[in-house]
Amino acid sequence: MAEQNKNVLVAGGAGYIGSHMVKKLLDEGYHVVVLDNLSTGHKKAIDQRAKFYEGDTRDKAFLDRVFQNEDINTVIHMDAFSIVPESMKNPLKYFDNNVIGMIKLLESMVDNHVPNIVFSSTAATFGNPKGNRKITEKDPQNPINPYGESKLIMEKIMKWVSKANHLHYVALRYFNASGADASGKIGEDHHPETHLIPIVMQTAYGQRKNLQIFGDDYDTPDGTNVRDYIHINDLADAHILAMKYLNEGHKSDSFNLGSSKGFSVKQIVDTSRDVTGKPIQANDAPRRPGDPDTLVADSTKAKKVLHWKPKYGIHDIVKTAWNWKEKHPEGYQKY
Ligand SMILES: NC(=O)c1ccc[n+]([C@@H]2O[C@H](COP(=O)([O-])OP(=O)(O)OC[C@H]3O[C@@H](n4cnc5c(N)ncnc54)[C@H](O)[C@@H]3O)[C@@H](O)[C@H]2O)c1
Ligand SMILES: O=c1ccn([C@@H]2O[C@H](COP(=O)(O)OP(=O)(O)O[C@H]3O[C@H](CO)[C@H](O)[C@H](O)[C@H]3O)[C@@H](O)[C@H]2O)c(=O)[nH]1
Repeated sequence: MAEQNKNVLVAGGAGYIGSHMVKKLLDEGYHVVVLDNLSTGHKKAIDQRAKFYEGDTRDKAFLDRVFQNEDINTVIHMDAFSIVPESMKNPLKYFDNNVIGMIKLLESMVDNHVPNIVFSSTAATFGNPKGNRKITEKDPQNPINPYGESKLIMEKIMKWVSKANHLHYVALRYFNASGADASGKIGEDHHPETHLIPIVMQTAYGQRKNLQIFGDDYDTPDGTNVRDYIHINDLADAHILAMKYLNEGHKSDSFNLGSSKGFSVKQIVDTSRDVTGKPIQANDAPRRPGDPDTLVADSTKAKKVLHWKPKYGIHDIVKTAWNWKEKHPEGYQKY
């Protein structure tokens, strides 16, 4: 790959997935610039080898400065708000940050002739698919929460801007990003934490007395929601393949990224009991608004077209999340 093609901007590089993306890119010899407003991310999560610009994606003048200082070939657009229940309570927060951020970023990319974008989209754009089939890229996208809607709008904006300009994209629709780097140096740390696996880890570690299982009357085998948990380093690999795909001149496209295996909330708790050796108290609680019954990916297209090979299974995911918890029980706070 030409040297210039190795210049990457990770927008949201101080976040959970972004920090893993940055480390992987640097380990593979890319030149990495990070942009983040630290609204949910952590400065300490950013690899020291990367160059960091603190600022907001909705600030076009700031973006122009970054692109004028740095010769960027690909933007990995991970900065967004992404908590389903919060988006149900405060939809405008999501449309403002996510949609305006996308518009400003694309404006600045076009003005500064940055050719490629790899966008973090989500399974939440598919809503609550009927039946228990795995979700392919051809499935209808009908979001049932404002977060998913904001990401679908972002996908559509990106598609139209790409058609009208010299701009190429890959949209990667992740299912449930989870686990941590095996080094134990970076991991998931949100305040408040809402994601299932880190909450299960907090319970195993004794930081919570119990966790709540939100709903046991869904249309799933044990009544609890089924999700497809995919290790963040497998996601990071997919981005590197997507960048190569774009640099080889292939057409803009979208891909679903998951393990293609579904696990219920109860199965995640059971697996975590096995891995940690801790009892992990889980209580039944009412449904959480905005949750679809089942989301499981069909990732055949990413495997075929991008040559993506996810390596981690659910045990590795829980093991690496537990390793991060044991090494940094307070996350980045007492790092
Ligand atoms: N976590 C998942 O399971 C999951 C699944 C599918 C898609 N995604 C998407 O992946 C991306 C990363 O998710 P994450 O779990 O790492 O979230 P995160 O909150 O840990 O990371 C997001 C980062 O973006 C930054 N940010 C947010 N708004 C910004 C703005 N306006 N300007 C500059 N920086 C801003 C935050 O400070 C943070 O560092 C998001 O776009 C999310 O929608 C996540
Ligand atoms: O304390 C908890 C936390 C979660 N859950 C359940 O666990 C499942 C997973 O919930 P998470 O909050 O961990 O993740 P979501 O499925 O809501 O959403 C995640 O995955 C989506 C893609 O599938 C999105 O992209 C989103 O950004 C990301 O947060 C859900 O059924 C939820 O109801 C519980 O039962 N108890």
